[in-house]
Amino acid sequence: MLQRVKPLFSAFTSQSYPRTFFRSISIPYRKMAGVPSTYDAPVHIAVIGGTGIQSLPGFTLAATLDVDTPWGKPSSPISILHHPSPSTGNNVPVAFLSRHGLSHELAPHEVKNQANIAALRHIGVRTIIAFSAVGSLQEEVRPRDFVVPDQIIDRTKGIRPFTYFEKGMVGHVGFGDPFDTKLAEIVRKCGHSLEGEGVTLHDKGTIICMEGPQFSTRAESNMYRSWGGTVINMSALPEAKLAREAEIAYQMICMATDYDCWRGAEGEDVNVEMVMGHMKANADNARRFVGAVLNELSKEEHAQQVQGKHLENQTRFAGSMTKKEARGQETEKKLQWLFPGYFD
Ligand SMILES: CSC[C@H]1O[C@H](OP(=O)(O)O)[C@H](O)[C@@H]1O
Ligand SMILES: Nc1ncnc2[nH]cnc12
Repeated sequence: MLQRVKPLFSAFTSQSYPRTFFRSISIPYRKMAGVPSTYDAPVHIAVIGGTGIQSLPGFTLAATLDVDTPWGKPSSPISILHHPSPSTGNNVPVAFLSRHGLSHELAPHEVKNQANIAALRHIGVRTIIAFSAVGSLQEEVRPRDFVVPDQIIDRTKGIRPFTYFEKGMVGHVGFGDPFDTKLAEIVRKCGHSLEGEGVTLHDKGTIICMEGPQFSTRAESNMYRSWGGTVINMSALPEAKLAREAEIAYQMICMATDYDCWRGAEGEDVNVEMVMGHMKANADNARRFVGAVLNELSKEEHAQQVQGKHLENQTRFAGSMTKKEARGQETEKKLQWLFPGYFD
């Protein structure tokens, strides 16, 4: 069923994005004449690009949405890209959002996680593929290898807003498996299909999500290894937690860019040049990986999964603990925007 998106935005959408936006950055999309600032159908799939992936080239740009949410504006405008489904030939809309902003101006602790996830849910997104540049904590995960992680250890410091349930609305969602297990299977299958073409994939792994923005000390890096950490980044949380609260199936694809600093004399410690160098050198593989996942997700057989049917209503129950009369009204209003009808 098609749904007009524009009226939904009206309460929180400011003016359309300035035309100069496209001149200030080089987005290699095939542009449609006069890129619209609204999109008239729900968009179920999103890609969040991280370090080194500020755009997804090769797709047709169908719209650029400047969404405003009760948690503020997202890290970047949301590009709606048309992805031609290889099975049906129909265009499947995919939302793309740049985690650190269009010019990498947001540090990990400044990323607009609440607004990002809220804006994506608001336009219909129920499946997110999130990309991240990570340090490797294990010898066998070499720079440029991909990892589809299945666990996260939280080493953020509580300074990032990490929940939609606060200030008079209490909610607790399960997070035992921080990634969506079915989505993970699809992503792994796609990654393996590219193996031998320059892609090496590790099927599992524990992400240590640290606060940053400074990299770890050697003692910390060794401690994370002793904890069983596979890779380290600064972005998995609270992104994954908020996606879970928002009933969005979420899977991160990690690309190793360095060996952090645990190898000591055996190797150079991580630095930004190293991260960006590997990211740039392997960007084609990263994009091919994402493209393969989008091809697969566009298939009719995954429609229920992509629309997050298995997650529907989880948060309605998880977030209904606080009695109506005791609720913080401001939070209640925000949550009603995010989950229309859930907390009436
Ligand atoms: C530039 S190195 C540290 C930076 O890279 C990763 O970013 P992202 O996860 O968005 O790809 C890491 O999490 C840090 O934010
Ligand atoms: N060594 C590292 N530590 C944290 N985040 C990273 N992103 C890429 N490499 C990293």
